[in-house]
Formats: sequence, C-alpha cells, structure tokens
Amino acid sequence: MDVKRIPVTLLTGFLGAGKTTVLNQLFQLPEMSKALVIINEFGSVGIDHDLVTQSNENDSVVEMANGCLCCTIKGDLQKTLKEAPWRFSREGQCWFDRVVIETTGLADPAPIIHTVMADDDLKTRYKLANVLTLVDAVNGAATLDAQPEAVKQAAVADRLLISKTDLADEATIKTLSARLKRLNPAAPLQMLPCSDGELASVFDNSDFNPELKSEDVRKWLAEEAYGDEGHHHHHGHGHDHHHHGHDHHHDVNRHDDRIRSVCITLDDPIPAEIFDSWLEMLVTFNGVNVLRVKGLLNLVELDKPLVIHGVQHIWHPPVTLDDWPSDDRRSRIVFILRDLEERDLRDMLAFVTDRLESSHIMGLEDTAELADAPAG
Ligand SMILES: Nc1nc2c(ncn2[C@@H]2O[C@H](COP(=O)(O)OP(=O)(O)OP(=O)(O)O)[C@@H](O)[C@H]2O)c(=O)[nH]1
Repeated sequence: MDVKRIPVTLLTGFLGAGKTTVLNQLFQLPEMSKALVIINEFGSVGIDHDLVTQSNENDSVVEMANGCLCCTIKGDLQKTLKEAPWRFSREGQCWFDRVVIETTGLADPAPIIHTVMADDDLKTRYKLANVLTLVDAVNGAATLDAQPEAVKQAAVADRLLISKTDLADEATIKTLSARLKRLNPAAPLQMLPCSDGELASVFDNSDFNPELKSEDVRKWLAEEAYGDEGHHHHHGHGHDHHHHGHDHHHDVNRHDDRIRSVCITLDDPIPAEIFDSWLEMLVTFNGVNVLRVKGLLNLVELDKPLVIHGVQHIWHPPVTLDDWPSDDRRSRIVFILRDLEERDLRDMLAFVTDRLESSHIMGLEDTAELADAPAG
C-alpha cells in the first residue's frame, strides 16, 4: 500500500536559513525530477517563487502566500494536497511522485506534520517521508535562544542541515552542532554548502516516525491532535491566538503579532544611492527589528534585476540575474519586521529620497547626515 502513497518532504528552518537555496540545489537531483513543490510565504506578495530556478517543468512549483501553513492557511494545505493529483495533472494524469513543502521561516512544524499524517484523506494518498531542517551557522544560536519555533523546527527534524558553514568559524559550528545534538540526538547533521551527491542523502529516510522523536516532539504532536478534536490548546510562548479572516475561520494565527511581513513594490526603477541610504537608515535605527529582507530590484544603474538578501544583521552579496523571472519589472522588497509598519518604511524612503534629491539640486555630495531622520 505504501508503494502508492506519495512521499512528502517538509523543508523548514528559520527566516533566511537557506531553504530556497537548498531547494534550488535539490532541483538538480534526479530524485526531484517529478516533484511537486509547495512554497509557503508569510506575506501577501511572495518572491521565492521567482527565485526558485527549476530544472524540471515550470508548473511544478505552487505558491501559497498570505498566511502561514502552520496556522492561518493550514486548511488550504489540506485542500491543496487533496486536490493536487487532478488540479496539477498533466494530460489528465497525476505526474508527481514526490511532494516537497517549503515552510515559512516562522512556521511551527508540528501542525503541518499533524495535517499530513492525521487527515483521513491525506494519509491514504501521502506519507510524511522526512523533515529537513536548516539551521544557519551564523545566526543559529541566537535564533534558538529567541525563537521557540526555531527550536521546534530543529527538534522534529529527521536531518539537520547546518547552512552557511563557509561564513562561520569552526568553534561556532562546533558549539552549534553540540547544541543541536542535544536537542535532537537522532538526526544526522549535514554541513552546507555541500556537493549534490552529499545532499542526495537527505532522501534516505523514507518514513517520518514520531515514536523515534524526543518526548517534547511527541507532546507537541499530541497537542495538535488534541486541538483538532476541538479543545483549546495553548502553546505558551507568546503566540497570539485570534481568529483570522472569514476564509480561514477554522484556523488560528499562531504568530507573535508584533512580527509582520511588509512588501514594498516600486513601479519605477530606483537609484542605487537612494535604495542603499534607505536600507542603511532602516538598519541604523531599527536593526534589531529587521528579521529578514529579500528583494528583487530594478535599479536605475542596472539593466538586469538584482536580488538582495538580508538575514538579521548579515547582508549576503547581491546577485544579478540574467533576466527578469516574469514580465513584472517592478522592484519588490519583502521585509519581515518586528514592531514596524509599512508606513515607517515609506516615511524613511520619502525622507532619504527628498534628502538626496535636494542635496543633488544644491550640488552637495555629502549626504551622510541622517541625524534628524524620522524614527521608525
Ligand atoms: N555563504 C552562504 N550563503 C548562503 C548559504 N545558504 C544560503 N545562503 C544565502 O542566504 C540568503 C538567504 O537564503 P534563502 O535560501 O533565500 O533563505 P530562506 O530560508 O529560503 O529564506 P526565507 O524563505 O525568507 O525564510 C541568500 O543570500 C543565500 O544566498 C550558505 O550555505 N552559504
């Protein structure tokens, strides 16, 4: 019977840990040639879809935006998986033999695991094969201290992938590895970056088995089952439980409501100087509240799109793409922020734009003085 069940891999890890990067590498493997990939983004406008470079058919990536699979759109995941064999069929046939779900960085994995394993319809068609969790070598320790969802992500993993080992020193990697071993002794550790061959081993596990997990993990999963029976359950780490929009009345928002996603779309190309000053101002005044920035930029100075990534205090080198992923040539920048709103970002952008434009009109070059900037 298992032969007919489609294996589902859950790819999780905190914001910016490298999930999309690993997904792009996984696409190079033969095991992924017939994989349906479901990407979940926290905000209403996602750009991951555009950043996934697929080696297989273009319609193999499904985007689920504007909510988190673990809470507000948990019901949508059930629906998507149930309908997938015919909704994404090719010539009337279900073509995929594997599903990979990339969660948002803020996702609590327990309800997603429970959804795949416990729903009567889903469990006859799919089986949860494995959970892969990325932990960023640079930010990992601080993230585990501050974010309970990151601890859960690491604890449920069948395999832990430590990313960005090229950016961290040996002692940091060793300490983080030891911490992860304590949190999840059974999960093998894989250092990233690694070769395609080494990465292929992530598909070795073929059956997620809660019985082999720690007592905490079994408890979290049991809480999900209890919650499904209509009982109230509390997660006890500041997650806010309020009912969301009418479409999702059955689901709840589990996230700290101080954290939000803001997407700024700019219709016209932006001068690099303005963009840089804007980000510099945001980071100078509000750095600790900027959890993640990712953007596809249309800069005045470049005739190609530029991808930027900020992960907490780390700015990864920007990458120029050969071409725009779609006809949409607007700059789109997604921010995951704590205690900041779209208005704050727009105020800062207006401020730096005014400031730089007037200094150019006056022929001044020195624009560094931002001391009287609006507080974010
Ligand atoms: N140097 C280095 N950079 C990496 C590595 N893995 C990912 N990155 C960079 O980290 C940044 C974020 O990577 P993503 O793959 O977008 O991370 P993500 O987990 O998908 O991000 P979210 O979906 O926003 O949570 C990008 O600039 C990547 O190039 C790594 O192993 N080494």
